[in-house]
Amino acid sequence: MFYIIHPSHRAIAGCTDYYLLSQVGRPVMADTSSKPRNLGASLPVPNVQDLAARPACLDHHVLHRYLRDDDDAPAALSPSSTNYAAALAAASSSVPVVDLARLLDPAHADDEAARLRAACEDWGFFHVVNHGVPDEVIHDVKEVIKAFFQLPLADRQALAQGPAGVEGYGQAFVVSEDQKLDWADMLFLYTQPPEYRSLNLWPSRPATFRDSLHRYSLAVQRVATHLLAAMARNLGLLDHQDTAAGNGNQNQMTAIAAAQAVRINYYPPCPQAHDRVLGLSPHSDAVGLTLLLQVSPVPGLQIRRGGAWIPVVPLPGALVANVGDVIEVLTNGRYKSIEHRAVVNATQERVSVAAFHSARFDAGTYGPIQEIMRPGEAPLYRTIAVEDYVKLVLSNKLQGKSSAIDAMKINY
Ligand SMILES: O=C(O)CCC(=O)C(=O)O
Ligand SMILES: [Fe+2]
Repeated sequence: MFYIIHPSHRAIAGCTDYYLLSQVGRPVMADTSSKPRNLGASLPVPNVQDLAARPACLDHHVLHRYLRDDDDAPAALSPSSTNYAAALAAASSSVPVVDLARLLDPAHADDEAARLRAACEDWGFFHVVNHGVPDEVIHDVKEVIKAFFQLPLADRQALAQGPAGVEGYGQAFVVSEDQKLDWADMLFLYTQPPEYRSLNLWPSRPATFRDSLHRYSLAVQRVATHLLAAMARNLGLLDHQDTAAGNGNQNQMTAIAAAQAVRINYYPPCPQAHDRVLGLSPHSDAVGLTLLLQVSPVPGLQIRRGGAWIPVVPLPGALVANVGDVIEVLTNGRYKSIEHRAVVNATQERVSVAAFHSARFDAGTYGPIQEIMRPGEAPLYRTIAVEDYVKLVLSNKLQGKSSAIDAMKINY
């Protein structure tokens, strides 16, 4: 789940714009900044880590807001369920693996590019191994994230999302009292380009948090750039001689590595009802390319495939990549943005870090890339300014929709 809308908390806290918060569903763009702002309101919800730590408070009344209907509950995948056979069949061919070192090595690049193409066309999800993010960068970012979630609640709450925003510590959009809640908290931060950062919402404890996240963010952005350049070559947008980092050679695919936000998801264990709550509701990512780091080896990510939910079991040392809605639009549907969700564990917490890549908010348009369209091929999606796409995503979120891509589809 990703919101590319930048909530300018300072402006909102300053109250000049506060009255606009009541206009839920009417996002307003800042005219003085290249960063879009989200002025839609999300309802306050309890801190889940805190709830989970105080089981005595978890009476039915509280838990009720998290309990899913049978069709949506993770238990729908239990061995006795009818979905189970379909899930097993779908999982039997497992999530593909792409080796970035091979992709960058001229001796193996063509083979690996073919694997990447198949992964994008058939799965929309793949593991990335040999991604080049140094071990110590991954180790450090994991450590500071674990340390952040061990801070007392009040210290974490000091970075709370403003009443109207998604950046900071809190939860995804909650638009109605009836909406089922996710069994998770998150810390959502803009990371690239550096001028998009709201450093006041970046933890200052542990003391190395900011530096570790900065180094991780840069290294992961490099992975995104390489993968997008390889996708661009597969689509015929770049020559094979062009180095993956693109020798300055930008195109609509590589441009979607320019902006990055991270969503750090914390899923507490739920011994009371782990098979009836969801850590993260089904959604597709509204961005270009997502790269996910699983901080602990506890599995939880599931993707919808063949009508069933199948698990993506973490591969040690790998990142999980997924095609977002924007890539589906740019490729006119050749690469699919797949719905996914996160389930929670009965006894163990789970932490993940999703790095979402997209174009700069003030840059160009999103729409099917002209150069890849075959003669006579009809565009399946509209072309709109990146800024308008951001508004569209926001207004869809405020209507409680899990994805904005339907609003981009052209109905012939
Ligand atoms: O925690 C996970 O595995 C999934 C996270 C995710 O899908 C997201 O943050 O958009
Ligand atoms: Fe996601």
